[in-house]
Amino acid sequence: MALAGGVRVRARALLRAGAQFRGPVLGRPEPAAGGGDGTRRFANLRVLVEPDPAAGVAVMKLKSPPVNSLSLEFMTEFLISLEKLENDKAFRGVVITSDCPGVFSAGLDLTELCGQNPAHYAEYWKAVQELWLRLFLSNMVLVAAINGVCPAGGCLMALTCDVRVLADNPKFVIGLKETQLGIVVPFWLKDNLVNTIGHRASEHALQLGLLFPPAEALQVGIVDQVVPEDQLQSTALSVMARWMAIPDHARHLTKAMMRKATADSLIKHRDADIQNFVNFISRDSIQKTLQVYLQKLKQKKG
Ligand SMILES: CCCCCCCCCC/C=C\CC(=O)SCCNC(=O)CCNC(=O)[C@H](O)C(C)(C)COP(=O)(O)OP(=O)(O)OC[C@H]1O[C@@H](n2cnc3c(N)ncnc32)[C@H](O)[C@@H]1OP(=O)(O)O
Repeated sequence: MALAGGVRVRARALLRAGAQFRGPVLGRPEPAAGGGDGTRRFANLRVLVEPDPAAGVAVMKLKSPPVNSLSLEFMTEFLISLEKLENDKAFRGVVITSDCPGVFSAGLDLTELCGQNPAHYAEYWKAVQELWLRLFLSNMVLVAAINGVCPAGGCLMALTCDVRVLADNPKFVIGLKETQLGIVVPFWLKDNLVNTIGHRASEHALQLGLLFPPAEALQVGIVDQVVPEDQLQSTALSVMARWMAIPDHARHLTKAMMRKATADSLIKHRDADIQNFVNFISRDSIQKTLQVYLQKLKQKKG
C-alpha cells in the first residue's frame, strides 16, 4: 500500500529537507550508504532502523524524545522507514521498540491537537489513519517490544502488531485512556481492540479508559507475553523467529483475510472519519480539556 496523498507530499518535503537514511548513527562510523555489507544501520531523524538481513528482520527504534509522541514529522519518518523495509525483499519481519527510556510512545502529539486550524487537524488525522492502516495491513510480521508506558496512540501502534511483548515494569502501562481525556476512540481503533481482547473486555477498557499494568495486560490479552525487562529484546526476536518459520505467502494471505473487514471499514469511510475528527477536535469544550491537560503535563516538573 502506497503512502496517501497528504502524507506522501509531506514525506517528499521531509526527504528534500534531508530526513533520509544516513550514517553515521549514534556517533558510530558506519559504511557509506549502499555499502552492501548487510549490517549497516540506517536512520532518519526520529526512527533508528537496525537491519539484520541474514535473519530477514529489522528492529525499528522510535527515537523522538522526550516521549515519542506522534507528531506529523514522526509519523511521516516512521512510514518512510517502514516503506523502505517493505520494498526490500530481504526483510520479512520488524520488531518495533523505543529508544526513549521508559516510554514506548505517549500517543498522539497533543500540540498537534490544540489551537490549530481545521486544515491542520484534517492533515494530522489523515496521517494517523495512514499510520494505522500501513501497520495494520503490513505484509511483514510485526512484533511490538514494549519497553515503556504505552497509552492511547502508543497503544494504537502496538495493537496493529501481530504480537505484543511487554517488559515487566509496573510503570509500563498499556491501554486506550481516551475517555479519561474526554475524547472518543475512532471506530476502527475500537474494532482493533475488540479483535484483540473481545467485546466485553473492550467495553470496560474503553469506557473506563483503562491503562493495564503488565500482569493485568497479560490477563486481559492486550499483550501476548510479559517478560523481565532485560529479556525483552531477545524474547521479541525469538517470537519473531517462530513466525518467520511460516511460509510468507500463506501467513500474509491469512493475515490479510483476518484483517480485511476491519481495515475496509476505515478505507471506505476515510473522508467521513476525517470530517468527524475535525468537527470533534475543533469543539471549544474539547480544546479546553486538551489544553488544560497539556498544561498540567508541562507543569508536572515545575
Ligand atoms: C467521535 C469522532 C472521533 C473523534 C476522535 C477523537 C480523537 C481520538 C484519538 C484517539 C487516539 C489517540 C489519542 C491520544 O493518543 S491522545 C494522547 C494521550 N497521551 C497521554 O495522555 C500521555 C501523556 N503523557 C504522559 O502521561 C507522560 O508524558 C508519560 C508518557 C507517562 C511520560 O512521563 P514523563 O514523566 O517521562 O515525561 P513528561 O515530563 O510527562 O513529558 C515530557 C515532555 O513531553 C510532553 N508530552 C508528554 N506527552 C505528550 C503528548 N502526548 N503530546 C505532546 N507532548 C507530550 C510533556 O508535556 C513534557 O513537555 P515539556 O518537556 O514539559 O515541554
